Amino acid sequence: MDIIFGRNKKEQREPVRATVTGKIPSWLQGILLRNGPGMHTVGETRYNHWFDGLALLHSFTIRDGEVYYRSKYLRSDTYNSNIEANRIVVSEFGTMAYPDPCKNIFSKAFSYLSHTIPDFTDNCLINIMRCGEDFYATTETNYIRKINPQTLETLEKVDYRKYVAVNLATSHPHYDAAGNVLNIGTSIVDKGKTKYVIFKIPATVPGAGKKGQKPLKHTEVFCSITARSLLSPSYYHSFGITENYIIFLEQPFRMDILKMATAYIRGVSWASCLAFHGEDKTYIHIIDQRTRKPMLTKFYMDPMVIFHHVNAYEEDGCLLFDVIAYGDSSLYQLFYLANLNQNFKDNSRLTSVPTLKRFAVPLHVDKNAEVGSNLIKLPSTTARALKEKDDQVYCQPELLLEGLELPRINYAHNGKRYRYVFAAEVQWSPIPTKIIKYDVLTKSSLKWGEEHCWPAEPLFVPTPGAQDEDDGNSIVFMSPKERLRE
Ligand SMILES: CC1=C(/C=C/C(C)=C/C=C/C(C)=C/C=O)C(C)(C)CCC1
Ligand SMILES: [Fe+2]
Repeated sequence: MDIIFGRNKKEQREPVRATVTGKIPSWLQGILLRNGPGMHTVGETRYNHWFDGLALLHSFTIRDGEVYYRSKYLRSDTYNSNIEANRIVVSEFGTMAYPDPCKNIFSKAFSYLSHTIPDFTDNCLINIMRCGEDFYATTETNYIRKINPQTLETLEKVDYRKYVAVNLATSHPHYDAAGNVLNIGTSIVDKGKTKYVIFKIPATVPGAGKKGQKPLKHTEVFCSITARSLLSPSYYHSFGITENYIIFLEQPFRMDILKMATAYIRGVSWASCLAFHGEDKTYIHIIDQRTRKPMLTKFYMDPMVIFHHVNAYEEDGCLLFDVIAYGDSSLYQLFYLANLNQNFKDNSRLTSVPTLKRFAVPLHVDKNAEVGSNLIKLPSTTARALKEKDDQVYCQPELLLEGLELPRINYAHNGKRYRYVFAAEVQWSPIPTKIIKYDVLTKSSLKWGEEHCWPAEPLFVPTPGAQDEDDGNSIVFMSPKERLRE
């Protein structure tokens, strides 16, 4: 079998009209923006990991039942330096790279603070974030790149650190009804105190439109949480939100800062500085949005790895949150291109299946409750929260469904009671073949798949004026399977 994941894609700069089978509803109009790795080799050099590839932006313009597709590589500084040198000169998640010895573009690459934190990549390949009227390509470092959503042109490079002290930030921010952005990042070097910082970027600012009046300039710190281990903060990819609370899971999948500080000299990748500590716990931080303070009770759950929060909501004095959980960090291992391209079948088996789990946290813990008692009395879930001594509460999930990833919901229900999860079906292999609509109430699912089709993350678009949560359409970006099988 030939290369499956690691093939370089050509840009489609001029919009090309797609063949539409079936009928696209007339109300479905707009631009669907997608992002992801597109170039995996530069000159003779090759990235090691699928999450390293140079960002390729895609757009699907849907108008009057027709679809036009175009794509363009993000002209990040990383992209430009690599292309100019005709080799990979900027390090990514799974590939440590060294600048061209003749042109030391990284002479200032290392800034010495309390630890050595190298300058990270601006290869923003993971997601697209909307910030007021602006769109940004994002990754998980301190850099985001503004893009033109119409032309996919790359615009300015924004360093989060100019506005808020974070070295890393998620690619999955939340948005409130007014479009304000809420995100979380990790501050590694701020006076030696490693902390998680929740920050808010307003959708609009006074004098918007005037030169220099950017929402980002008005970024404010919402709350910060000191990391349990200053030298090994948790890695996280998303977080949860309800009407009044924020849920942050400090999982035992951690980054070793000392290892990161010496990675460059040792010639190892950032990925090698991340490790899952199966002997540890996952701490649940609940932040009250009204007081901007974390709850004092120490909630925890078993060690696990969570990339995607699905949704969360409040019900009768409890906070419920649904996540896709793994028993280990094998997902990252699996996306090494060497694993994906050789003996694909043997190498691409996840050692733990992504599972939709529901957790329940009591918002008021009765100090006098008996040790060992279950504090969750909700008839709607079997999730438990067991009172322990020293104000600790151990949360055990309800297992909802196995074998799904890339979850999306009708975002109008974000933080509120909801019924439907739209996701890609993945069992032991990372290649999804179907999309699922899962009903968390009846616990039943509907599946859709077609031969020779490989779906990406499904996005739910509600019908204008919809009453029902599932009144709308799911849009999925498909790759013909033959391309994968060549
Ligand atoms: C470059 C870089 C990083 C990149 C992480 C990436 C690119 C993660 C992608 C995750 C995805 C796509 C998860 C899906 O579930 C780190 C480790 C944050 C920190 C060091 C520098
Ligand atoms: Fe994600």
